[in-house]
Amino acid sequence: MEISVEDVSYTIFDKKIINQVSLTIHHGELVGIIGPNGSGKSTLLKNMYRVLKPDGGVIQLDGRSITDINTKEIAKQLSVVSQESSVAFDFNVFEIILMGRTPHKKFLQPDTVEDEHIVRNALSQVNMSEYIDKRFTQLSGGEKQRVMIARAIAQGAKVMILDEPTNHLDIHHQLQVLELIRELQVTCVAALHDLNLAACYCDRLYVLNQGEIVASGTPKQVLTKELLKEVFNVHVEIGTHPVTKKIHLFYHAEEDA
Ligand SMILES: Nc1ncnc2c1ncn2[C@@H]1O[C@H](COP(=O)(O)OP(=O)(O)OP(=O)(O)O)[C@@H](O)[C@H]1O
Repeated sequence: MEISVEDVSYTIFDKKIINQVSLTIHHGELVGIIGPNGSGKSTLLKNMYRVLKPDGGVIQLDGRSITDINTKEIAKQLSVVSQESSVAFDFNVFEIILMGRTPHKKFLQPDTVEDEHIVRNALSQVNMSEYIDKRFTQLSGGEKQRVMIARAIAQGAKVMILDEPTNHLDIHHQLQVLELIRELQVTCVAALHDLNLAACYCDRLYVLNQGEIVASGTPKQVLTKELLKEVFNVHVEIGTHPVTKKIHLFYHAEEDA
């Protein structure tokens, strides 16, 4: 499944937060959205998962505008892991992940053995099996993040939208989550701050600056010294990771150069 954004703009209080953004994430791709704080990454993603309504442009799933698809159908096709993973009630981990199965059910249809199997399997994929009965509100930030990823997996959607999925995670779990997302082979768009992780795991990147896409392409094409200075205001040397052979950024203060 493909998700595309065409000429999307979004304004808050007369300020254009997103300005005529266009991008496409093809079937099975993992695409990173990178950009400095406040560049509009979360706002763009919120438009893509329909929490915000763009004031111009169109967002399509496989060529169908998301405004023409009903909420249940959208929930089957699209899962979201956002930075705000608060829940209204004190559910346990099992119940939270089970909610991911809701779009696949008819009204009041009871949970099945298969649902339970899917939930347990998703939990084990994020290394959280022993947390199944724990209260969600009592988990650490990183544990909550992994539960929300498990819920997205249990949802079985073909498109995943992740807003800073590695936020809160220790380095082991950052790598584990991105490996897992790769293995799932879903169409995935993720806002990422860690540019080396983005370079390692993403097929392509879009760079957002002040609400506009200023560069796109493979990590190697996009992450140039010039762009990093201009957009992120950092000095960088660009090398190759000795194991992954992906490009690797070495940041430094200007006076070190
Ligand atoms: N509800 C709101 N009201 C007013 N301004 C907002 C609102 N939401 C976002 N903004 C502004 O829009 C801009 C983009 O915010 P957004 O959260 O999309 O950026 P971001 O790239 O995700 O940032 P970060 O990397 O810090 O998470 C910021 O200047 C922010 O202050």
